[in-house]
Amino acid sequence: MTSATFSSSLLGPFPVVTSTRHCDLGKERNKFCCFNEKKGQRNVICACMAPPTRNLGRDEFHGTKFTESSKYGNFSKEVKHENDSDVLIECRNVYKSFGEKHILRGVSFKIRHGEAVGIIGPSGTGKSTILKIIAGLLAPDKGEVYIRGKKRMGLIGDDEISGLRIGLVFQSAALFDSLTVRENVGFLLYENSCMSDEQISQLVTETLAAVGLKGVEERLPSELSGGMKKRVALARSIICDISKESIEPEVLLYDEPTAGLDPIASTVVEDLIRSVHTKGEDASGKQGKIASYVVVTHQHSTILRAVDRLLFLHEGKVVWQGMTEEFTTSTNPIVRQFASGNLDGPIRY
Ligand SMILES: Nc1ncnc2c1ncn2[C@@H]1O[C@H](COP(=O)(O)OP(=O)(O)OP(=O)(O)O)[C@@H](O)[C@H]1O
Repeated sequence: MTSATFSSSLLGPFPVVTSTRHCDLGKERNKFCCFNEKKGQRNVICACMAPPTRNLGRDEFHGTKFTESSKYGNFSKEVKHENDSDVLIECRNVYKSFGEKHILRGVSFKIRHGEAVGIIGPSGTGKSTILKIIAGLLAPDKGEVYIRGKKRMGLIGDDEISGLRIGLVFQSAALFDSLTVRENVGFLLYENSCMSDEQISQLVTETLAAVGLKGVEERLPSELSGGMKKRVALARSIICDISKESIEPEVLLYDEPTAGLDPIASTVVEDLIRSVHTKGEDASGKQGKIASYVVVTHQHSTILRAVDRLLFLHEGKVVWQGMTEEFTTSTNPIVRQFASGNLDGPIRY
């Protein structure tokens, strides 16, 4: 492999994968990736994983019922479920400040097995921040993140790696500029698996085909369009070590996956997000592993096409949640203003 430079511009330096097998990405990677020296292994902290609990089938996903209550009468919705056995991720009263800027001020929500959740809200309200906290790249100042019922302590660490994989697909695609598409997509496997280079290469080709890309394996990221880069990033997030006996389920976090794309390219990505979730199997035919996903987006088409349930973040809190179809019909003044783009209303710029 050649040396790697990393192109994440917005959301931080880590592609969300975890690596334990050393491969020669060159000195440049040290500038961008975080290493853990442990048990003689060199781990690139690019992903987060969490403790195993038990397997949950999609049949166990319970329906969602909403009841409205708030100071405006319909501001936030309380979600009622029969039990929490299907909760994969829970943020409980999470706070986060950057200096004097108090961004998150008590964010609470649950992501259940089988859910396709969108996080929306005005710019700067902390949507990307909450994704990074879930991914374990940022620690909350206060409050807790539970992964399959177990509290995560601070940032993601080696002790937590098993049971649930959490992948973050960056807005910028965050590909290594100096690695080929094949090396980018297979990065985790080259570093971390027992698979041969030939096996990885074959799997990369199959995974790229699954996201609609053929014959681009030897290209560099600079030779791809924005939409292709996003698809390569998606392929990198869904590829996994098929030599393992069992593959842990994964929750994928997408940060503005369709930002900057034309309407048709957006539709392609939106449908891919859906398909890798619902397809039920990976490129090798093993059982599906994308248990749930969370999409931060500003795009109406993405809201309508790629997610089922929405969380509306405003002034540091979840101020509304509901099913996608409730979004456009909601009488909530914040939601109405946001959906219509009206300058008048409770959201101030
Ligand atoms: N590492 C950081 N250091 C300082 N401030 C930060 C950091 N990360 C985020 N912020 C600030 O926190 C606020 C929330 O940022 P975040 O990216 O989470 O917002 P967002 O809701 O995703 O915005 P947008 O919709 O515009 O992408 C912004 O004011 C941002 O400048």
